[in-house]
Amino acid sequence: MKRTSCVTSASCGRAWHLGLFERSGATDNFATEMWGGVELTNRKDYVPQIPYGTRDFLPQQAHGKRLLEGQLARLFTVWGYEEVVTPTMEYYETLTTGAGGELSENAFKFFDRNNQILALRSDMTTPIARVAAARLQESPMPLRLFYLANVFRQEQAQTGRQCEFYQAGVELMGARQPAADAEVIALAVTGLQQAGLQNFQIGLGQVDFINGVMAEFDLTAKERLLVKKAMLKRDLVGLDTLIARSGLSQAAGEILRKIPLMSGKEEILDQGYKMVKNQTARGALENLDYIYQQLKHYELNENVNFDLGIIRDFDYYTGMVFEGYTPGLGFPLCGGGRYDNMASDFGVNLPATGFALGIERVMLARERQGMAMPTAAKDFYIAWAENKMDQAISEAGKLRRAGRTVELAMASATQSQAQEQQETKGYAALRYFG
Ligand SMILES: N[C@@H](Cc1c[nH]c[nH+]1)C(=O)O
Repeated sequence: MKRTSCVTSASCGRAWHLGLFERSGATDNFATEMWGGVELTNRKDYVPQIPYGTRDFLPQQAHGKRLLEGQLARLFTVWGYEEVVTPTMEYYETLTTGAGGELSENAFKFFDRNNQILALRSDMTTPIARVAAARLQESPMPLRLFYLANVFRQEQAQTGRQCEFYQAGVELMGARQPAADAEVIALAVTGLQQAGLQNFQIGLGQVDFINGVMAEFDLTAKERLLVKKAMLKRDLVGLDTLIARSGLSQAAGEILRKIPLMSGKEEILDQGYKMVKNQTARGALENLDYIYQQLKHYELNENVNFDLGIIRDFDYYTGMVFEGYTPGLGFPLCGGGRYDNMASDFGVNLPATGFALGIERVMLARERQGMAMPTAAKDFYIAWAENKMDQAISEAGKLRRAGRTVELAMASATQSQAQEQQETKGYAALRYFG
């Protein structure tokens, strides 16, 4: 039904109506209705829009989101991570310093009163690196930080990919060891498992593998960038065209064509060693091997595959990179990697690794895997006859203190009306004071 409604008793509700009135210049579009003793005012033909790429979470979805976030927050906490909260907006310069590239280009930008350029955070890794560099340098290292936050990027919106979206993530800072990389991957896998996902895989790559391979070839900086972009999009046709145009030897072209297809278990590392002589690329394979062996100790390697063609779409990665996928969802559930240089852009040497998981994406994947959206408990509906509200209030108090979910009727009702209200609202039981 195309209409909006709100409760007229709230002062903001009145202001809202006034806004509508001023806009429409007419009052006869309003209709007043009574529901459960509450007056509702509707304007029948007006549907206020929300900005492109944003969404509302209705009660059930908001409940599911809250549960998932709570579960992840608990998980991160028991792994020794501490929550940080940063502003929704940052100086644009902070974002360009940390993330640079497309991430800051895609940011929503605006001005403050002093004409400073601000931006809605387009990533949480940069604000966390800023906080770590500016405020937490004296803390014992390594830092283990986590966040639950909304992030904003101007891009083409689609299901599971909005311009405003929610992330749960961790950053492990001040640790150069590959053991730190293994820990964050293990945490990502555990998070997806605890979210109830049945069927997902982590693809694990290393930016130095591709960088090392390309360093051996006679490619211009622009060609290298284009090759990476084609690999990022898994655009094999585009990659072919680039290779043909670049004048690379046949052997070199074959290697580049093969990289996006190199995914699988440990045999992929053997293939990699056979394929390349370059020390940087071989170092990347050793690094991946070490991380994978550690994941075996976590007993979480089953869900992890090597995928040497993974290129994440941010410039800041300097080592291992990973993405989590599940069938039926055309974009990653989570992603992350090592980024050793970001904090030094803020003046501090703090090698780091981390990941973020897309809350809406995990919710969508759960739904597509047939898991029911969790519903909030609705224990008691309490209704009352004329002059009996006092007793109803005190009963509601008792039940609520005992942890039960209780809704208290706002107007008197007969027992049969009360029963109907209880059923319509989906409460398990009715307490009626007559
Ligand atoms: N910020 C990255 C994830 C990440 C966290 N740490 C390292 N990488 C993202 O939004 O995908």
